[in-house]
Formats: sequence, structure tokens, C-alpha cells
Amino acid sequence: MIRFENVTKVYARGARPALDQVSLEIERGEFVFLVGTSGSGKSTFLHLVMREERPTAGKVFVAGRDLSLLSTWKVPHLRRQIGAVFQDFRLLPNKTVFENVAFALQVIGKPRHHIMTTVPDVLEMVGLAGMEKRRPHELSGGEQQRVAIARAFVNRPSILLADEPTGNLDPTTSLGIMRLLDRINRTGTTVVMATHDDEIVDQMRKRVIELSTGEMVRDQSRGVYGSGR
Ligand SMILES: Nc1ncnc2c1ncn2[C@@H]1O[C@H](COP(=O)(O)OP(=O)(O)OP(=O)(O)O)[C@@H](O)[C@H]1O
Repeated sequence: MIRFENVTKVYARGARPALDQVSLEIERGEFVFLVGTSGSGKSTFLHLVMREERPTAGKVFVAGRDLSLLSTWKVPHLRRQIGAVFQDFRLLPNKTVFENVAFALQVIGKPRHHIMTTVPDVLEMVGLAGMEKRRPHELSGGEQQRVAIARAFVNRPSILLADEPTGNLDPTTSLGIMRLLDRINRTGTTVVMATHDDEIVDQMRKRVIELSTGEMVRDQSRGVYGSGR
């Protein structure tokens, strides 16, 4: 589903690479944690998958496509197959819960009747039934992240990328969010989650890929957060 072949990313001439010759493959339906200290290249990895950045060297393949050959006008099509969730939720503050999720379908031209049936289903799935009319500031952090996940998943993307989705949440709330991501993964969606949350990684026992100053230093199945444990 995602393949990196000797991928190097250098942002500024002379700077050390944010990613340094990274090669890896993530299969359809996998759940992968991306770990590493701040600045190790996790967000860069996710940006390359979405083609928000392009590699300096090497190739990135997503869903069988070589992204270096993807013309700019096809990038929106690629991004429709990828849902993204962030630490700071990124909801539209003046829209209701329903509207925030519906908006993701409106912008890709889905018809109204589709939106009216799909949005309640996904809100129910993420545990927000009954909260459709609230605005983001009337929700807890965990609820806001559930809205963000509903919005990312409503179009049933084949890949869900999550950049520290539990970074602003307490441990109990984080666990609820992880259960939800696990459930989404069980529908067949490939999930890649960058995180500093050692407890979550240790509990979930999924594949762990560790980056250190841009290099992949560990790829462990059913892994833990820190190496050497
Ligand atoms: N747009 C950019 N322009 C220049 N340098 C960048 C840019 N984005 C990231 N970098 C640099 O690339 C390196 C990797 O950053 P990246 O954001 O990928 O790390 P990260 O592992 O996601 O960190 P964090 O855990 O703090 O989010 C860092 O040295 C960072 O300063």
C-alpha cells in the first residue's frame, strides 16, 4: 500500500536529511506506529505519502502508484484515498459536528442524499450520535478528535495517516481514540500513526518503525515504543 525505495528528503541545501535513504513497505490493512524523537522525520514521512512534499532522491509508491509520475492534477485523487488526523484536530470552528464531517464529502462533490445517510452512520461509528449540532468548542478534546477521525474516514479512504492523534489527550481518552483507530483498521484501512505515546505503543503491540535523525533504525512486528526492552 505504501512503499519507500531509498527515499531521502533534504529540505534546505546543506541541511542534514530529514529522511535518509529510507526503504520500507507497508501492506494493505497493516497498522504501523512511527516512532522517534522530535525531528527524527516522522511528519516528513507522512507528508511524502500525501505528496505534500516530494523526495530529494528515491521513490514513494502509494496504492501501486509511483508518486514521482503522478501529475499535479491527479494529486487530489490520491488524497481522496488518504484520510489524515492531527494532534490539533483542525476542525472548522464555525461549523457543527455534522457540517464538519459533511464538508469532507461536499468538497469532493458527493450528492446530498449520500451525505445525509453517510454522515450519521460515521458519527454513530465514532460514538458521537446525538452530538451532530454541537460546535467544536462545545466538545471535549477526545470528542473533537472523534469528529476529526469521522471526517477523515467518512469517505472510506484506503489509508489513514495520524500525526500524534493522542498528543493533546489524557491517557484514558487516548485509549478510546486508539480503540477507534483499531476498529477502523479492522475494516481493512491501512493505518500509519506517528506518536510519542509510549504507553499506547506498548499496549497495542503493532508493527513499530523507528526513525532516528532521518534513518530507519528499527522495524519490529508486535513492537514496543523503546528499543532494547
Ligand atoms: N518544511 C520544512 N522546511 C525545512 N526543514 C524542515 C521542514 N519540515 C521539517 N523540517 C526538518 O526536518 C527534520 C525532520 O522533521 P519532522 O517534522 O519530519 O520530524 P518529526 O519526527 O515529525 O518531529 P516531531 O516529533 O517534533 O513532530 C527536522 O530537522 C526539521 O527541522
